[in-house]
Order: sequence, then C-alpha cells, then structure tokens
Amino acid sequence: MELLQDSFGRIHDYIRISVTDRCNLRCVYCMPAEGMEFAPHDEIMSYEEITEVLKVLAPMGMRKVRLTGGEPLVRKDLHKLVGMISAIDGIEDIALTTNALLLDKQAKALKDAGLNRINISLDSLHADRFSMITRGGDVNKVLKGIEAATAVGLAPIKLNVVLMKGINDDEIKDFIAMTMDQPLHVRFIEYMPIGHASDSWRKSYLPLEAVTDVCAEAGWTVENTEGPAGNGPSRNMKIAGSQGTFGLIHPVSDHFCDNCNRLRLTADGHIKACLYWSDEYNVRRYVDDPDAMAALFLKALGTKPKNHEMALALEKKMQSHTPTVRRMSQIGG
Ligand SMILES: Nc1nc2c(ncn2[C@@H]2O[C@H](COP(=O)(O)OP(=O)(O)OP(=O)(O)O)[C@@H](O)[C@H]2O)c(=O)[nH]1
Ligand SMILES: C[S@@+](CC[C@H](N)C(=O)[O-])C[C@H]1O[C@@H](n2cnc3c(N)ncnc32)[C@H](O)[C@@H]1O
Ligand code: SF4
Ligand code: SF4
Repeated sequence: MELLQDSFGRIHDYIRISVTDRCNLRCVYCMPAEGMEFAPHDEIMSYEEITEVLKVLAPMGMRKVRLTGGEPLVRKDLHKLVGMISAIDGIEDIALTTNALLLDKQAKALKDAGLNRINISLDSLHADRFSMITRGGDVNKVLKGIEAATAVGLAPIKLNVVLMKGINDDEIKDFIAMTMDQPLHVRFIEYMPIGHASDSWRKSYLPLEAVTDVCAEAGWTVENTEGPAGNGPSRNMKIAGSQGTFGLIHPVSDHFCDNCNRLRLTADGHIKACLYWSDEYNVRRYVDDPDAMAALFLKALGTKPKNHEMALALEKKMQSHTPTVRRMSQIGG
C-alpha cells in the first residue's frame, strides 16, 4: 500500500478530523457573533463514514487522529466514535481539541473508549474576560472540565491560549505560573488571519516574543525542553524546577511546515491537505470505494504546498470575501 507522502517527501501520519462545524461558543477570533450558516446534518460525516476513511488511511501509514470541530463535544456520543477509531489496526494515538465546556460529564466515557490525549482552549482565567472573548462562555465550566480530565487520567493536558494584544497579554505570567505546580502544558498561539477581515486581525496580532519578554521581566530561568507527547507545532520551554511546560505556536511568523505531517478532514467530508490552502477534495463520494478514496488522498497530497507563503495571497481573497475560504471552526484548526 502506498504511503501518504507528498511531493516534498513529507510522510503524513496525522489527521485532524472536524466532527462538527457547530459550536457552543462564538470566540471572537474564530466565529462571527451571529454564528454562521451550519451544514445540515445530512452533510456531516457519520461516525461510520469517518471510520471507513480511517480504515483506508491506516494501512497507508496513518497513526494519529485528532478530533476537533467546531466543538467536538456538542456532537452526540462522541465517545462512541473514539471507541470505533480505537478498534482500527494501526491507529496508535487518539486526541481531542475542545473548549471543555461539556468535558466534565464526558471525560470518563472518552477515556474509557480509548482517548489518549486532550488539548483545551482557554484564553483567559478571568470570568468576565473569558465571557467577553468567547461571547458568553463560563470559565468555571472549563476549569471543571480540566479537573475531570485530570482525574480520569487524561493528564498531562495541553492548554491553548490565543494571544491577543490588549485583550489577554497581561495574563501571560499567570498562565506560565500555572505550569509551576501543575502538569499542564500551556501553548501560546499566534492569532491567525484565517476567515477574518484582515483589519481586525492586525489590531490584535501579537508576536510571541511577548512571552519570552514576560519571563525575562519576571527574572525566571527558562530552559528549552522536549515538551509533551505529540509535540506538534510548538517550541517548548519550562521554568527551572516546574512540573509543566509552556510553548509557542507561531503559525504566522515561523514556518514549521518543513516537517508537516498533517492532513485535515472537514466535518462535511472534504480533505484539506493544508490549513492555509483552499483546495479541497470530497471523500464522501468514495466511502464505498476504498481504492478510489486512497487515490483521492494521494491526489490531495500531490497538490499540498510546501508552506504557507500563500497566506498573504489568501488574505487578499479574504478581503474580497471569497466563499471558498473556510473559517477555523469549519476546518478544525
Ligand atoms: N499553521 C498550522 N497551524 C496548526 C497546525 N496544526 C495545528 N495548528 C494550530 O495549532 C494550534 C493548536 O492546535 P491543537 O488542536 O491543540 O493541536 P496540536 O498542538 O497541533 O496537536 P498535537 O501536537 O497533536 O498536540 C491551533 O491554533 C491550530 O490551528 C498546522 O498544521 N499548521
Ligand atoms: C477551531 S478550534 C476547534 C476545537 C474547539 N472548539 C476548541 O476551541 O478547542 C481549534 C483551535 O483553533 C484555535 N483557533 C481558532 N481560531 C484561531 C485563530 N484565528 N488564530 C489562532 N488560533 C485559532 C482555537 O483557539 C483552538 O485552540
Ligand atoms: S475556537 Fe473552538 S470554541 Fe471557540 S468558536 Fe471556534 S470552534 Fe468554538
Ligand atoms: S501551514 Fe500547511 S504545510 Fe504548514 S504546517 Fe500547517 S498544514 Fe502543514
């Protein structure tokens, strides 16, 4: 069976699957306040279809699956999908990216079904600010979700913090302080110009040097470290003697594309070979034809760009509201 390799020789063993485009939040950097036109249910991949796709990909070298969204935990019985994926030969790692609002009640079922890792988005520790950024979210529910996931053995948890100038940059120190006595891995993420009018993005964009500046001001000794398992795009550091680590994810200002090993599948069944590329291929047509599906994945990989230098061109498309450019909630990050 042919390996999932692109035209630059990069082997792809990791797929990010969006299980829904719906979400129970409306984060300012991700969705418009009024929500979006969500795909009708019959356009969304069923758990059986997702499983069929992975059965085709596993013999081609797919090893890691990350479930994302929209908010994956709003999809009914997500633990059942986790169980179905964990039964596929060759899949070694199943992870979830979530806002954790509904995690408290689902953590145990997910862990029991075979979930290995969890990444949680949390942009502020202050209740009023969290509510403002997410347009109505309750930070206490997220904190409960983190506790529940830790209690069932899903630690170490990665926390994703999108840094926004003048909005949450004064909390960098508090987030890093959390890593000192908890096995948490905080990753500060650069705000990405995706699915956005570029003006609002530019106003809030903050280069991640802000994080190293805060450490220097605090007089902390920072060490480079390997970081936790599944250490994807982040550069990792820790304060000497601390339990956790923190990392920087620079999708905009850095290129971690040289070692890219990721494919994406949208909730409505489109392969996206790159987060920052608008080409898409519909796999649903081939759910009953494994050879055609395998060929489609190889075709998508054949057109994968070397990196996202096209980001600027894409931004121009966004200014003219080209409908093929999806929002983060539709791609899954
Ligand atoms: N440009 C770019 N950004 C990515 C890529 N993968 C993840 N990101 C961004 O990195 C941030 C964190 O993503 P997560 O969903 O937590 O996953 P991750 O850190 O890549 O996953 P693991 O390495 O498996 O833990 C999100 O804002 C993603 O959009 C990628 O391939 N390219
Ligand atoms: C689209 S969300 C989907 C999963 C889940 N709803 C959550 O928020 O974790 C996946 C990741 O994308 C990140 N994200 C969304 N829009 C972003 C943007 N414009 N810039 C940087 N990261 C973004 C979120 O912070 C989150 O960590
Ligand atoms: S970042 Fe996640 S939680 Fe926030 S609106 Fe987007 S999909 Fe929903
Ligand atoms: S921008 Fe595209 S090529 Fe670069 S790491 Fe992300 S998905 Fe891979």
